[in-house]
Amino acid sequence: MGSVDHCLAGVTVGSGHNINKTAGLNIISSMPNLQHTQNKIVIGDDGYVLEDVPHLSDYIPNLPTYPNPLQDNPSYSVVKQYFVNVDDAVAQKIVVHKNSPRGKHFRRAGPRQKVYFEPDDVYACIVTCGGLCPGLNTVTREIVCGLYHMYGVSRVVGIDGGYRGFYSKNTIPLTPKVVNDIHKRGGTILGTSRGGHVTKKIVDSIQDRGMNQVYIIGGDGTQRGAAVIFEEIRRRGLNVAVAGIPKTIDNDIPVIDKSFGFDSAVEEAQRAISAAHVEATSFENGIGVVKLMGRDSGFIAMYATLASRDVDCCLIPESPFYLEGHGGLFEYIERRLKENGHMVIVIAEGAGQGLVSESLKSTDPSGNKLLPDVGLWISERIKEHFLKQKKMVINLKYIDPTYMIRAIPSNASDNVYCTLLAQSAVHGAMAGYTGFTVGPVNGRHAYIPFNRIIEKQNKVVITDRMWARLLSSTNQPSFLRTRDIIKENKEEEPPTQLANDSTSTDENSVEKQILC
Ligand SMILES: Nc1ncnc2c1ncn2[C@@H]1O[C@H](COP(=O)(O)OP(=O)(O)OP(=O)(O)O)[C@@H](O)[C@H]1O
Ligand SMILES: O=P(O)(O)OC[C@H]1O[C@](O)(CO)[C@@H](O)[C@@H]1O
Ligand SMILES: [Mg+2]
Repeated sequence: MGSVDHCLAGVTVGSGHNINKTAGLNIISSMPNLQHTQNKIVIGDDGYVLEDVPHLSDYIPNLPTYPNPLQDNPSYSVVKQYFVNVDDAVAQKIVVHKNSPRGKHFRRAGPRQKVYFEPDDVYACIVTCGGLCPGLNTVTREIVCGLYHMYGVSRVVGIDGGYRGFYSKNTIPLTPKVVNDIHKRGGTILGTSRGGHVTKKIVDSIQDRGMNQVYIIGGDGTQRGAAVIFEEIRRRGLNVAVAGIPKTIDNDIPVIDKSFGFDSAVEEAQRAISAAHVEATSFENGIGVVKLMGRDSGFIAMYATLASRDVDCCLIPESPFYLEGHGGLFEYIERRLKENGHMVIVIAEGAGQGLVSESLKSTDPSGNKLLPDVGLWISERIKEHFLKQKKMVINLKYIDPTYMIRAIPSNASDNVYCTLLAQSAVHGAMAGYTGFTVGPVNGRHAYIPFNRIIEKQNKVVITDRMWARLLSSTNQPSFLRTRDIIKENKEEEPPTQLANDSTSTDENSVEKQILC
């Protein structure tokens, strides 16, 4: 197979579709949906597709290149094949069938032999946006240290308080010394915020300050903001690399295996579940209710439940439930109390919103819907049903640890993960890639175009095996009434991933809709 590196001659990026044949590959550039986003798609043999990321040389001609300083770095120069091959790509789909097409791929992350920035010319900035998440400081630390120790870049600053800090605050100087200990702290030393994304002001600030590498750490909203910043930078023809690092405690970013901080949060959630279990087992008909984060995706609740084994019922936004009648929650609670004398319920903050009559009908400054407290609501409904209507003794304790699980420092494995993410982002920007989000796809770090990250949210697929594992672990009802199940479309391919199928990015997963 021929080279699929960004520097292939003859790639035309523009409106409509342009197909060029180079070394047996079709390179298609398209801008189908988004007004400005131009997708770089390379098609090879046997159904091979590379969804490539933009490169500075796509819109700035004759950019000089330099040997990667890592080749003289004593720690790295001994590594065989340290530099990523120009052809290396990461497959999105790893479970394949005989004769099935090779499918979609992303450019593999990692250091390249040539870089597009002289270390002395680099002026990098880092911004953290959206809600908190364990590991934010670790990523910040490792971008600073990666730039400094691997590439000899010493001009790095932090943007104070999220996107609005670009145009309303002074920058925060960052050196390896300044960031040395920050990974041991929760939160973000740079500050964060919601709202305040004014593209023109942000890019003016980047341009006026002469910044040429922008590292943007944040969730789906942040990555949308990063995509807009990248488009404006490209429109102005600036030699500025924009790298996104996905952050979300909800694990709702698609394509990547998992977001950083998620494991730490699940681990911390165990403490709340254990407390709920202790309370529940110590009183007659004790019920412990724990509310966990997860606005639209129930991953934290699902994994915390699976990890704990103390949970009798897990309620998530993707799986509608009902309270009264046959197969409903009240019936299940009564049965469980009779069997065990206690029970623990975990509920994600976005679960059952259709049942909660009170609606706040307001949004946060980023436009995210504000949700009424479903934990409180369900606790009241359970008490009303059993204490008042059934005159049954119950002792319900409601625990809301939502902010506690995201304010902690990252655990050991998240720290390693954050380090790899940061280094992958640094390698990509130094190599001149831009307009990308970095993340692991089937265990290998890859550069993923923004449009793939922002086009949809990652959700628990309740017809996948992971949710089935949960149901069989808790023994809770599925809350699916026969009439609610839409028959599976036989023509659609079944899900192909097994172990991590619920977090999978498998586009062929059959996401069956449940009628309510
Ligand atoms: N469509 C968009 N275009 C430009 N900027 C956006 C867009 N959506 C969100 N942003 C900006 O991104 C920042 C973070 O967004 P948001 O508050 O939704 O958090 P997030 O990045 O999704 O993280 P999380 O949901 O995990 O807390 C905000 O400053 C917001 O203004
Ligand atoms: O109260 P805040 O800071 O807006 O954040 C709450 C939201 O942030 C998240 O943790 C996502 O980062 C959601 O789970 C939650 O709904
Ligand atoms: Mg978000």
